[in-house]
Amino acid sequence: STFPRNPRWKKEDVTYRILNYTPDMLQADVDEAIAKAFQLWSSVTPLRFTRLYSGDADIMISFASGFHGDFYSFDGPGGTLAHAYPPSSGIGGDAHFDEDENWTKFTTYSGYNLFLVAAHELGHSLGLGHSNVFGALMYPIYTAKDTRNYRLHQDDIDGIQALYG
Ligand SMILES: O=C1CC=C(NS(=O)(=O)c2ccc(-c3ccccc3)cc2)CC1=O
Ligand SMILES: [Ca+2]
Ligand SMILES: [Zn+2]
Repeated sequence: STFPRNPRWKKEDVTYRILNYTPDMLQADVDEAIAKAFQLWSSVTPLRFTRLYSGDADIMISFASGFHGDFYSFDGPGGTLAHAYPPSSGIGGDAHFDEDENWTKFTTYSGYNLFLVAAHELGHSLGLGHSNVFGALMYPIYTAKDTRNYRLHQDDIDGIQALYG
């Protein structure tokens, strides 16, 4: 579905930085999950994502548990898995992942697939809200899916192209 032009990045070159890592996964697997999540969105928009290794990036990605310095403390295992802020300066665009979850690169029922959750949260970081279409990435309910050749749902493409098309 199309969205009104919510807050969006006013540029095509958006930077990101991975501030820390979860002990649940190999760092290379975290890097790959995040990079693939960005690729989903860049493949259907003019957006280009550049990874920074220091300094202030538009989208700062971190793992944290409980209170972690913003108004939305995490809640231990289960419940909230992650949250992300819509585009703006400062905390805008940032994505936080609850370290009390079990993060994995696999599609298992004993943990959460980091690529899938990151792809959803980065949708928010780019300005998307939730979709009411079951099966869309931006649908508010997480369902474990085979992510090997994951493709965006048309509703996700329509939503992001309404913002950046
Ligand atoms: O907008 C919100 C507010 C509530 C949230 N709850 S959550 O952390 O349990 C969560 C729920 C579903 C997802 C998700 C949905 C579809 C695909 C992948 C992940 C991610 C996080 C997270 C979120 O993104
Ligand atoms: Ca949690
Ligand atoms: Zn969401």
